[in-house]
Amino acid sequence: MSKLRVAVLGAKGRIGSEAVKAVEAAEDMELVAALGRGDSLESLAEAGAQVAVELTTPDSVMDNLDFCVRHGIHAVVGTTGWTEERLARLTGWLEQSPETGVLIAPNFSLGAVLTMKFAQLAAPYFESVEVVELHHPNKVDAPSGTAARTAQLIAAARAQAGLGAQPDATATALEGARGADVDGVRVHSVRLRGLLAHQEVLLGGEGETLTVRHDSLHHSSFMPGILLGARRVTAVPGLTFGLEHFLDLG
Ligand SMILES: NC(=O)C1=CN([C@@H]2O[C@H](COP(=O)(O)OP(=O)(O)OC[C@H]3O[C@@H](n4cnc5c(N)ncnc54)[C@H](OP(=O)(O)O)[C@@H]3O)[C@@H](O)[C@H]2O)C=CC1
Ligand SMILES: O=C(O)C1=N[C@H](C(=O)O)C[C@H](O)C1
Repeated sequence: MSKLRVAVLGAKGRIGSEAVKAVEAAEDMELVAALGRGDSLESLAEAGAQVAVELTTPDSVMDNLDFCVRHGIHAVVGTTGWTEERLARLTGWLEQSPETGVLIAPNFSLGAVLTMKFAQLAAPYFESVEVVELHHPNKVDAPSGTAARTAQLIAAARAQAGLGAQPDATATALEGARGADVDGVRVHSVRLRGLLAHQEVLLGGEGETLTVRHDSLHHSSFMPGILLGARRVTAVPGLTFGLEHFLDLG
């Protein structure tokens, strides 16, 4: 059987360099291109890439995806910075290339995907919920894409259950003390040397709290999700947001 022809964009970065090794080690894949900033995207087409693994930066991801979709190259995207406007633009491009698939995964690690699922499940049963994400200090964005997505899922689950605004009597606060407001859910970002990628979802009700915590201790935690995404995305045209759609989570 022929191998899946995979390219990595952002190949010299923290996660991209790990993805290069993972693709090289996968028996059913061939690494056909490994691009850094400034490298020509034309080499993707010349190398016959079927799937591009996009692990660059929020300022580069849209141009890269524009190129991939126009050339019918499927994409597995871990890069953050997704807004409604960006998603709408990408969806428009995909409509012009109806056989191409793009997976955007806010987090490729199984534990993080499950954290989001557990938070969504628990959200209707607790009056209060806040998200704390903790990352290495070289991370360029805050809050993390995972935390933003987690908060959106929690907010949707609360709304569906008919829950109103959370209790919070804060009358005065230093700016930032209560974190960012993502759809009515507070998100707090910690940047600390020694950490990689961690998240806690704190839920509180009368007389009890529930904490869901996930820790990515090494970039290897993201690799099974990236490889799974690359294997599956070629058969799923259009935009898929979230690795959970490629997993059988019940
Ligand atoms: N979804 C997930 O599970 C995960 C997502 N991420 C996300 O992935 C992204 C990258 O993270 P990280 O590896 O830590 O960041 P790094 O800064 O270490 O890596 C990004 C790399 O992309 C390169 N780059 C920038 N623009 C381009 C371009 N146009 N073409 C090719 N390469 C380019 C950068 O080059 P230069 O240094 O010259 O700018 C850099 O080498 C972030 O958005 C992060 O949040 C990270 C881990 C897991
Ligand atoms: O930059 C990182 O490191 C990570 N970025 C992603 C995010 O913003 O959620 C995924 C993971 O948290 C690691």
